Amino acid sequence: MTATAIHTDHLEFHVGAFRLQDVSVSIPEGKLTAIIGPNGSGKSTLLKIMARLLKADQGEVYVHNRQAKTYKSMEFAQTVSMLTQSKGQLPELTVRELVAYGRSPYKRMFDRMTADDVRIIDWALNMTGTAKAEQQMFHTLSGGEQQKVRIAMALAQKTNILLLDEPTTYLDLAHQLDVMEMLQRINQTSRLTIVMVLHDLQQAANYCDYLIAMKHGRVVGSGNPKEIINPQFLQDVYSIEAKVAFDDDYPVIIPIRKTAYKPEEEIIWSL
Ligand SMILES: Nc1ncnc2c1ncn2[C@@H]1O[C@H](COP(=O)(O)OP(=O)(O)OP(=O)(O)O)[C@@H](O)[C@H]1O
Repeated sequence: MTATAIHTDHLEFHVGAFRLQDVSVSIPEGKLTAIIGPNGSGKSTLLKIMARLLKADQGEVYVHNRQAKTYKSMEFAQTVSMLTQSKGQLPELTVRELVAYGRSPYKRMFDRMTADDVRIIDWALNMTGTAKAEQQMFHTLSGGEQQKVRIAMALAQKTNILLLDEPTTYLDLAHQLDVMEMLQRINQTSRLTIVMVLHDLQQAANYCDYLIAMKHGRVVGSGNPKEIINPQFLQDVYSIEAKVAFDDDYPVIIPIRKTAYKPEEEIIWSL
Protein backbone atom coordinates (compact mmCIF):
# COMPACT_ATOMS: atom_id res chain seq x y z
CA MET A 1 0.00 0.00 0.00
CA THR A 2 1.27 3.52 -0.82
CA ALA A 3 2.14 5.69 2.17
CA THR A 4 0.15 8.87 2.69
CA ALA A 5 1.84 12.29 2.63
CA ILE A 6 -1.26 14.28 3.62
CA HIS A 7 -4.69 13.20 4.63
CA THR A 8 -7.70 15.23 5.60
CA ASP A 9 -10.39 14.01 7.92
CA HIS A 10 -13.97 15.28 7.46
CA LEU A 11 -13.02 18.90 6.69
CA GLU A 12 -15.74 21.52 6.85
CA PHE A 13 -15.15 25.14 5.86
CA HIS A 14 -17.37 28.00 4.85
CA VAL A 15 -16.70 31.35 3.22
CA GLY A 16 -19.55 33.57 1.99
CA ALA A 17 -22.16 31.30 0.47
CA PHE A 18 -19.63 28.54 -0.26
CA ARG A 19 -19.24 25.43 1.88
CA LEU A 20 -16.57 22.76 1.75
CA GLN A 21 -18.30 19.68 3.08
CA ASP A 22 -17.03 16.46 4.61
CA VAL A 23 -13.76 16.41 2.70
CA SER A 24 -11.68 13.34 3.53
CA VAL A 25 -8.84 12.72 1.08
CA SER A 26 -5.48 10.95 1.10
CA ILE A 27 -2.53 12.22 -0.91
CA PRO A 28 -0.18 9.37 -1.90
CA GLU A 29 3.44 9.91 -0.94
CA GLY A 30 5.96 10.47 -3.74
CA LYS A 31 3.27 10.74 -6.44
CA LEU A 32 1.80 13.46 -8.65
CA THR A 33 -1.76 14.25 -7.61
CA ALA A 34 -4.17 16.67 -9.29
CA ILE A 35 -7.25 18.23 -7.73
CA ILE A 36 -9.74 18.71 -10.55
CA GLY A 37 -13.33 19.91 -10.91
CA PRO A 38 -15.40 22.81 -12.25
CA ASN A 39 -14.83 26.48 -11.41
CA GLY A 40 -15.80 27.31 -7.85
CA SER A 41 -15.90 23.68 -6.69
CA GLY A 42 -13.44 24.34 -3.84
CA LYS A 43 -10.13 23.07 -5.28
CA SER A 44 -7.99 26.07 -4.24
CA THR A 45 -9.76 26.24 -0.89
CA LEU A 46 -8.83 22.62 -0.16
CA LEU A 47 -5.22 23.21 -1.24
CA LYS A 48 -4.99 26.30 1.00
CA ILE A 49 -6.34 24.36 3.99
CA MET A 50 -3.69 21.69 3.37
CA ALA A 51 -1.05 24.45 3.26
CA ARG A 52 -2.44 26.00 6.50
CA LEU A 53 -3.20 29.25 4.65
CA LEU A 54 -6.83 28.71 5.67
CA LYS A 55 -8.12 27.06 8.82
CA ALA A 56 -10.94 24.51 8.56
CA ASP A 57 -14.04 25.11 10.70
CA GLN A 58 -14.06 21.40 11.53
CA GLY A 59 -11.97 18.34 10.74
CA GLU A 60 -8.23 17.81 10.67
CA VAL A 61 -5.33 17.89 8.25
CA TYR A 62 -2.54 15.37 8.86
CA VAL A 63 0.90 15.73 7.31
CA HIS A 64 2.99 12.57 7.51
CA ASN A 65 0.37 11.21 9.91
CA ARG A 66 0.79 14.10 12.33
CA GLN A 67 -1.78 16.87 12.87
CA ALA A 68 -0.68 19.79 10.67
CA LYS A 69 -1.56 22.29 13.39
CA THR A 70 1.05 20.76 15.75
CA TYR A 71 3.94 21.74 13.44
CA LYS A 72 5.82 24.92 14.35
CA SER A 73 5.78 27.47 11.48
CA MET A 74 9.43 26.91 10.46
CA GLU A 75 9.05 23.14 10.71
CA PHE A 76 5.90 23.25 8.56
CA ALA A 77 7.67 25.46 5.98
CA GLN A 78 10.46 22.85 5.86
CA THR A 79 7.89 20.13 5.18
CA VAL A 80 5.30 21.70 2.86
CA SER A 81 5.88 24.41 0.23
CA MET A 82 3.01 26.09 -1.57
CA LEU A 83 3.02 27.99 -4.83
CA THR A 84 -0.06 30.17 -4.99
CA GLN A 85 -1.53 31.48 -8.25
CA SER A 86 0.86 33.93 -9.95
CA LYS A 87 -1.26 37.05 -9.46
CA GLY A 88 0.89 39.01 -6.99
CA GLN A 89 4.01 41.02 -7.81
CA LEU A 90 7.36 39.67 -6.64
CA PRO A 91 10.18 42.06 -5.64
CA GLU A 92 12.58 43.21 -8.37
CA LEU A 93 15.37 40.69 -7.87
CA THR A 94 17.54 38.48 -10.01
CA VAL A 95 16.42 34.92 -10.60
CA ARG A 96 19.09 33.59 -8.24
CA GLU A 97 18.20 36.06 -5.47
CA LEU A 98 14.57 35.07 -5.73
CA VAL A 99 15.28 31.34 -5.64
CA ALA A 100 17.49 31.97 -2.58
CA TYR A 101 14.33 33.18 -0.80
CA GLY A 102 13.29 29.53 -0.74
CA ARG A 103 15.95 28.97 1.93
CA SER A 104 14.21 31.36 4.39
CA PRO A 105 12.63 28.59 6.53
CA TYR A 106 16.16 27.42 7.40
CA LYS A 107 17.54 30.85 8.31
CA ARG A 108 17.29 33.27 11.15
CA MET A 109 17.58 36.96 10.43
CA PHE A 110 21.10 37.94 9.18
CA ASP A 111 22.21 34.31 8.81
CA ARG A 112 24.60 33.91 5.89
CA MET A 113 24.17 31.42 3.06
CA THR A 114 26.02 28.19 3.77
CA ALA A 115 27.66 25.93 1.17
CA ASP A 116 24.65 23.66 1.60
CA ASP A 117 22.25 26.52 0.75
CA VAL A 118 24.27 27.32 -2.37
CA ARG A 119 24.23 23.65 -3.42
CA ILE A 120 20.44 23.48 -2.97
CA ILE A 121 19.86 26.73 -4.88
CA ASP A 122 22.03 25.40 -7.75
CA TRP A 123 20.04 22.17 -7.69
CA ALA A 124 16.70 24.04 -7.85
CA LEU A 125 17.95 26.23 -10.72
CA ASN A 126 19.21 23.19 -12.63
CA MET A 127 16.09 21.07 -12.04
CA THR A 128 13.92 23.82 -13.50
CA GLY A 129 16.25 24.75 -16.37
CA THR A 130 16.54 28.31 -15.05
CA ALA A 131 20.29 28.28 -14.21
CA LYS A 132 21.15 30.02 -17.49
CA ALA A 133 19.00 33.00 -16.48
CA GLU A 134 20.21 33.18 -12.87
CA GLN A 135 21.59 36.73 -13.17
CA GLN A 136 18.61 38.05 -15.15
CA MET A 137 16.00 40.23 -13.41
CA PHE A 138 12.93 38.12 -12.69
CA HIS A 139 10.46 40.73 -13.99
CA THR A 140 12.14 40.73 -17.43
CA LEU A 141 11.36 37.03 -18.01
CA SER A 142 8.40 35.67 -19.98
CA GLY A 143 5.41 34.23 -18.11
CA GLY A 144 6.57 30.65 -18.72
CA GLU A 145 10.11 31.38 -17.51
CA GLN A 146 8.78 33.22 -14.45
CA GLN A 147 6.66 30.23 -13.55
CA LYS A 148 9.70 27.95 -13.67
CA VAL A 149 11.60 30.35 -11.39
CA ARG A 150 8.68 30.39 -8.94
CA ILE A 151 8.78 26.59 -8.92
CA ALA A 152 12.58 26.73 -8.38
CA MET A 153 11.99 28.98 -5.36
CA ALA A 154 9.53 26.44 -3.92
CA LEU A 155 12.00 23.60 -4.64
CA ALA A 156 14.79 25.46 -2.81
CA GLN A 157 12.62 25.15 0.28
CA LYS A 158 13.61 21.45 0.16
CA THR A 159 10.30 20.13 1.44
CA ASN A 160 8.88 16.64 0.99
CA ILE A 161 5.59 18.04 -0.25
CA LEU A 162 4.97 20.69 -2.93
CA LEU A 163 1.50 22.20 -3.44
CA LEU A 164 0.82 24.20 -6.62
CA ASP A 165 -2.30 26.19 -7.44
CA GLU A 166 -2.88 26.13 -11.20
CA PRO A 167 0.80 26.04 -12.23
CA THR A 168 0.01 26.12 -15.97
CA THR A 169 -2.64 28.85 -16.10
CA TYR A 170 -1.76 31.76 -18.46
CA LEU A 171 0.90 29.68 -20.27
CA ASP A 172 0.74 28.72 -23.94
CA LEU A 173 0.37 25.03 -24.75
CA ALA A 174 4.10 24.37 -25.26
CA HIS A 175 4.98 26.04 -21.94
CA GLN A 176 2.15 24.17 -20.19
CA LEU A 177 3.65 20.87 -21.34
CA ASP A 178 7.12 22.11 -20.43
CA VAL A 179 6.01 22.81 -16.85
CA MET A 180 4.12 19.51 -16.55
CA GLU A 181 7.11 17.53 -17.87
CA MET A 182 9.41 19.38 -15.51
CA LEU A 183 7.17 18.56 -12.52
CA GLN A 184 7.02 14.91 -13.60
CA ARG A 185 10.84 14.81 -13.87
CA ILE A 186 11.25 16.39 -10.43
CA ASN A 187 8.73 13.95 -8.96
CA GLN A 188 10.50 10.96 -10.49
CA THR A 189 14.05 11.99 -9.63
CA SER A 190 13.40 13.39 -6.13
CA ARG A 191 10.34 11.35 -5.06
CA LEU A 192 8.76 14.67 -4.12
CA THR A 193 5.02 14.51 -3.36
CA ILE A 194 3.35 17.03 -5.68
CA VAL A 195 -0.28 18.13 -5.41
CA MET A 196 -1.66 20.62 -7.90
CA VAL A 197 -4.93 22.20 -8.82
CA LEU A 198 -5.36 21.70 -12.54
CA HIS A 199 -8.00 22.89 -14.97
CA ASP A 200 -6.81 20.88 -17.92
CA LEU A 201 -8.24 17.44 -17.35
CA GLN A 202 -6.24 15.97 -20.25
CA GLN A 203 -2.98 17.12 -18.70
CA ALA A 204 -4.10 15.76 -15.35
CA ALA A 205 -4.82 12.41 -17.03
CA ASN A 206 -1.48 12.35 -18.89
CA TYR A 207 0.87 13.37 -16.13
CA CYS A 208 -0.72 12.57 -12.77
CA ASP A 209 -0.81 9.30 -10.86
CA TYR A 210 -3.84 10.19 -8.78
CA LEU A 211 -6.83 12.50 -9.22
CA ILE A 212 -9.21 14.00 -6.68
CA ALA A 213 -12.41 15.34 -8.26
CA MET A 214 -14.46 18.03 -6.55
CA LYS A 215 -17.90 19.44 -7.19
CA HIS A 216 -19.94 21.89 -5.09
CA GLY A 217 -17.43 21.70 -2.22
CA ARG A 218 -17.44 17.92 -1.99
CA VAL A 219 -15.10 15.20 -3.19
CA VAL A 220 -17.00 13.25 -5.85
CA GLY A 221 -14.30 10.83 -6.96
CA SER A 222 -10.67 9.84 -6.54
CA GLY A 223 -8.32 7.31 -8.02
CA ASN A 224 -5.87 6.93 -10.86
CA PRO A 225 -6.93 8.58 -14.14
CA LYS A 226 -7.62 5.28 -15.87
CA GLU A 227 -9.91 4.17 -13.07
CA ILE A 228 -12.04 7.25 -12.75
CA ILE A 229 -12.18 9.05 -16.12
CA ASN A 230 -15.05 7.77 -18.23
CA PRO A 231 -18.04 9.39 -19.99
CA GLN A 232 -20.26 9.07 -16.92
CA PHE A 233 -17.64 10.76 -14.72
CA LEU A 234 -17.36 13.68 -17.20
CA GLN A 235 -21.13 13.97 -17.25
CA ASP A 236 -21.41 13.92 -13.45
CA VAL A 237 -18.52 16.27 -12.66
CA TYR A 238 -18.43 18.69 -15.61
CA SER A 239 -21.91 18.22 -17.12
CA ILE A 240 -20.42 17.47 -20.53
CA GLU A 241 -20.93 14.72 -23.04
CA ALA A 242 -17.56 13.30 -24.02
CA LYS A 243 -15.90 10.25 -25.49
CA VAL A 244 -12.99 8.62 -23.72
CA ALA A 245 -10.44 6.62 -25.69
CA PHE A 246 -7.27 4.99 -24.39
CA ASP A 247 -3.80 5.80 -25.64
CA ASP A 248 -1.01 3.76 -24.06
CA ASP A 249 -1.80 4.03 -20.42
CA TYR A 250 -3.92 7.12 -20.08
CA PRO A 251 -7.41 8.18 -21.13
CA VAL A 252 -7.85 10.61 -24.02
CA ILE A 253 -10.86 12.87 -23.53
CA ILE A 254 -12.84 14.12 -26.51
CA PRO A 255 -15.46 16.64 -25.34
CA ILE A 256 -18.58 16.76 -27.50
CA ARG A 257 -21.04 19.16 -25.91
CA LYS A 258 -22.27 20.60 -22.66
CA THR A 259 -25.31 18.67 -21.54
CA ALA A 260 -26.85 20.92 -18.90
CA TYR A 261 -27.93 23.36 -21.63
CA LYS A 262 -29.54 26.56 -20.42
CA PRO A 263 -31.28 28.61 -23.16
CA GLU A 264 -30.82 31.84 -21.13
CA GLU A 265 -27.03 31.51 -21.55
CA GLU A 266 -27.48 31.77 -25.31
CA ILE A 267 -29.65 34.88 -24.93
CA ILE A 268 -26.99 36.59 -22.80
CA TRP A 269 -24.22 35.81 -25.26
CA SER A 270 -26.21 36.91 -28.33
CA LEU A 271 -27.03 40.34 -26.92
N1 LIG B 1 -13.10 35.41 0.42
C1 LIG B 1 -14.17 34.86 -0.15
N2 LIG B 1 -15.40 35.38 0.03
C2 LIG B 1 -16.50 34.82 -0.51
N3 LIG B 1 -16.46 33.70 -1.28
C3 LIG B 1 -15.26 33.14 -1.50
C4 LIG B 1 -14.06 33.68 -0.95
N4 LIG B 1 -13.03 32.89 -1.31
C5 LIG B 1 -13.57 31.91 -2.08
N5 LIG B 1 -14.90 32.07 -2.18
C6 LIG B 1 -15.82 31.21 -2.94
O1 LIG B 1 -15.57 29.87 -2.63
C7 LIG B 1 -15.83 29.06 -3.78
C8 LIG B 1 -14.69 28.09 -3.98
O2 LIG B 1 -13.53 28.82 -4.39
P1 LIG B 1 -12.22 28.09 -4.86
O3 LIG B 1 -11.27 29.16 -5.27
O4 LIG B 1 -11.79 27.13 -3.83
O5 LIG B 1 -12.74 27.27 -6.12
P2 LIG B 1 -11.94 26.58 -7.29
O6 LIG B 1 -12.54 25.25 -7.49
O7 LIG B 1 -10.47 26.62 -7.00
O8 LIG B 1 -12.31 27.56 -8.47
P3 LIG B 1 -11.57 27.97 -9.84
O9 LIG B 1 -11.43 26.71 -10.63
O10 LIG B 1 -12.53 28.90 -10.48
O11 LIG B 1 -10.26 28.61 -9.49
C9 LIG B 1 -16.07 29.99 -4.94
O12 LIG B 1 -17.43 30.04 -5.20
C10 LIG B 1 -15.56 31.33 -4.43
O13 LIG B 1 -16.29 32.39 -4.98
